[in-house]
Amino acid sequence: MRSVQFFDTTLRDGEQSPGVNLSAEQKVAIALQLEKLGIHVIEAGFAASSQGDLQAVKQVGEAVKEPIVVSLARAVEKDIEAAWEALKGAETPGLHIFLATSPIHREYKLNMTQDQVLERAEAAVRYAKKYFPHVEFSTEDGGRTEKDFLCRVAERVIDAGVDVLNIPDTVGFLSPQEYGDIFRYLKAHVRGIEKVKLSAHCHDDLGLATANTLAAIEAGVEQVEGTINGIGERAGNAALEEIAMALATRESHYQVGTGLHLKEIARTSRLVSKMTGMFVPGNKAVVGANAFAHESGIHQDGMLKNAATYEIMRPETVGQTDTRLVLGKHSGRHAFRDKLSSLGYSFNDQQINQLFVRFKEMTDRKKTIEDEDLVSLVEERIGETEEEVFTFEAIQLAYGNHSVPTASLRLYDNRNKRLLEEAACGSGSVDAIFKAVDRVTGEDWALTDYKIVSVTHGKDALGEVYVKLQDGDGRTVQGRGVSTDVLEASARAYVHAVNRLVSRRERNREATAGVPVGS
Ligand SMILES: CC(=O)SCCNC(=O)CCNC(=O)[C@H](O)C(C)(C)COP(=O)(O)OP(=O)(O)OC[C@H]1O[C@@H](n2cnc3c(N)ncnc32)[C@H](O)[C@@H]1OP(=O)(O)O
Ligand SMILES: CC(C)C(=O)C(=O)O
Repeated sequence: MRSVQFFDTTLRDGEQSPGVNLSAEQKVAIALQLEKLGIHVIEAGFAASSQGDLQAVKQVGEAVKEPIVVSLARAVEKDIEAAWEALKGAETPGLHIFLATSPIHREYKLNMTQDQVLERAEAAVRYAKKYFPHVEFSTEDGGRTEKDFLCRVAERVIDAGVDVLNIPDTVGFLSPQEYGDIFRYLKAHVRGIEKVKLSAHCHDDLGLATANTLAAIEAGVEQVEGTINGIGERAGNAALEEIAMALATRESHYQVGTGLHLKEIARTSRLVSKMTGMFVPGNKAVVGANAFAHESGIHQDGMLKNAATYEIMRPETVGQTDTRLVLGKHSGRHAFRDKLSSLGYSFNDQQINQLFVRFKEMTDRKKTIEDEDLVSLVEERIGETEEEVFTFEAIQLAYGNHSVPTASLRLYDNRNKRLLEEAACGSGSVDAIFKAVDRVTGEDWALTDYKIVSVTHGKDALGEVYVKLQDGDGRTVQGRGVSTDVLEASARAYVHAVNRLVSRRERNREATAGVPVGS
């Protein structure tokens, strides 16, 4: 199997993302992590751009041992000298010279003829080779350069002794087919092309950077360039983690090895995100928070039966924490039961069905369902030995600061199998609700305590209501209700307590009736 080497430019092209400015210490920290990932070439910066960057490139060059460390340089002697100043003490110094070759760049930016470009390119490589053992040359905007002229530039820098020839799609303009064709063309037409490594460098202006890089690999390049998390100028560069995982996941298709330590991908991504302040979108391939998260019931069911149904790679391969089955409005019973069992609860089918109805009601009102929400929901029913005499069905409230609060309530009477409806007014909404329950149940229960607690945070947090009720015989029970709405939670708590009182009272009566008189 042939291998492709990875050239990381997070510290140079990645740093060209607007708003990103890495200190020398940050560059060193990222470079050391890139070394752990197994990156072969690290572009540490552009030494001629400032004294600060020269120092940063120098520190990276001294810190890493294995990868080649390069600085970018224009095709001018003073840039090459600045790069040498930075890297002369490095273990493995390298230089990356670039010069634009496309008609638009030649005419408007450089104001150079084709011949001047050829001469400058050759002279720069010859000058660089006096200092650096490893020199790469990039034909900036090579993707929009006339193919024949590109071949002439290639021959001139090869003759000058360049080691790597990079053809960048600087403005992310080409299709994968077109980009691959450039390398096929160079291989077929450039004298001495076998002496150099060909390299691909893609930008993501049309969202094609990864696809184009893979097309270049299929066309035979031996080096690919990009950044971690795909950061970079404008829409960014090709994301190295995507290319690495495409090659690893589709190994039988590409037949290319990378030698990267894939388990370091997630850690590298987090470090780059933290140090650059560029957040990784949740849906970002490979490293996004949702890359291994499954929300919908049918997917979750498939995942529980066999992860390969919906995951083409495992999160642990890239050092991501485990697959997440996110419970939400699209989840089904399989994932719901699995989540409850991971929280330590086990229920029979009937209980799961009842809890699932409550769970779905919750998902209609709450965006994210946290573990605490589920625990709260489940514990509403847990340890429940009393029969559910009345099931809470619905509540409607009328409230205004100039009118009397009114509650209409619907309960289901499980013993007589019928719906019961009542309305009542109160001094406040909670009072109206409780009075409505009293009416439906036909008793006047004494409320001795009432408490509201918030289960989770945020505006859609679950409210938990606790009530204490006493019946005429002095029997006291506690009731608990949970909902995103505290008034509904109050109704549920009150009905819960009523159920307990009614069933306990009846159990007591039955027990007393069974005891012989005088005993
Ligand atoms: C595709 C890429 O990502 S290329 C890398 C882009 N990165 C950067 O530009 C970041 C670092 N850059 C800088 O700090 C500054 O631009 C510097 C220090 C390099 C140069 O600054 P200045 O001397 O003020 O020049 P400025 O940036 O305004 O203009 C660039 C000059 O370099 C010339 N130039 C551009 N590319 C090259 C090249 N590859 N080789 C030789 N000259 C070049 C331009 O034609 C222009 O020359 P002019 O002044 O004769 O018109
Ligand atoms: C310097 C070169 C390789 C570059 O960044 C580009 O062309 O995008």
